[in-house]
Amino acid sequence: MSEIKENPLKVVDVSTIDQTTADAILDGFATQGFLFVDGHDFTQEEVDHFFDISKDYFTQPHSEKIKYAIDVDDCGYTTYNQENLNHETQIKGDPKEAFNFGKFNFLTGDCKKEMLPPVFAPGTENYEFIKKMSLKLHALGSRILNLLALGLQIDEDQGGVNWFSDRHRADAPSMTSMRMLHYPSASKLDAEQAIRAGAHTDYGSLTLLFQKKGEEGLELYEPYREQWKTVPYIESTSSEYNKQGKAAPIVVNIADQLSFWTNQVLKSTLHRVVLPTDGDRYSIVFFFDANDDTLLVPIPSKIVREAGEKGVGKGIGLNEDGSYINAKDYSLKRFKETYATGH
Ligand SMILES: O=C(O)CCC(=O)C(=O)O
Ligand SMILES: [Fe+2]
Repeated sequence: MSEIKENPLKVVDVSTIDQTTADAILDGFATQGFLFVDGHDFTQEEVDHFFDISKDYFTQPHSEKIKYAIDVDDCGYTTYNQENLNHETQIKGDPKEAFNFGKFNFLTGDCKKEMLPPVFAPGTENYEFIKKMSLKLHALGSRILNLLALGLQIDEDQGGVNWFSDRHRADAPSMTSMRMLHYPSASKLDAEQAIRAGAHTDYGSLTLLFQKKGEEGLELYEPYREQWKTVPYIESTSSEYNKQGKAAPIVVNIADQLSFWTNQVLKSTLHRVVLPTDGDRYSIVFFFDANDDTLLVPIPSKIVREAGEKGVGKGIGLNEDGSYINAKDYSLKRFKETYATGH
């Protein structure tokens, strides 16, 4: 019998938007900064297909992949050791490769086309599938943001439940990206490479993550216990969802911008990916960012104001001159620090 890993995270069913669900979401994000979302509308077939496409892509020769290397818009391929998520402790970059889709138009699902290799190019079934997945991820991310707005009791006269989604509009540009990741097995790495992705926080608003059964390795840091905890792969406990062929619950975490924006009521938790004894890991991540020009000024919510009055989060998310930073500039700043080669 395989070992059953304890799940340290809340599982929240987001199929209904109501106060109870909103409070559960807020609680998970205000304590651990991570939770599992169930009651989404991804099928297991879709998620399996997504991973099949990803594997086919990474199986190509290196010479093919680097033809579409990452560009100034953060679209394209990044190779092994190119990205270093923790400069303080890691000398070499992360032993992983990735492909980023970016510059999305979420009215249509289109992304920047120039950086797409033939396997993903417009006109292919893959391109249409990726469009569909990015629209569904945008919709799920927006739903979670609406629940968060309800949980935070954002002032009605300021937009209430729609406050966040008005700043993650489908028709306005953002740094949102969708990323396929591949971490090769330990046997292919140098012995000193013990970490797959260095400890870091994410840059945007929310991160949504698909992982595969048997390929765990993601860990989050619990500061109050000074402990790293495994984020396991879990199945839905709803027999109804399983009967309907729904995919397993999706990992969702708060990133820096939402934390700044809420005087740190929402926690942007440190996380990393560790190396098991063997086996590859594939993950697919949606980094959901606010529209480019959104200023990260504390949001109009009683809960956030009260945290601010206690001095929580004071001085974070500011430019050097003390003005509030906008969503795009913050992400760009973090990208610059992350890429060992700089771009
Ligand atoms: O692959 C994973 O599970 C997580 C990757 C991650 O945290 C990131 O790319 O920001
Ligand atoms: Fe991350």
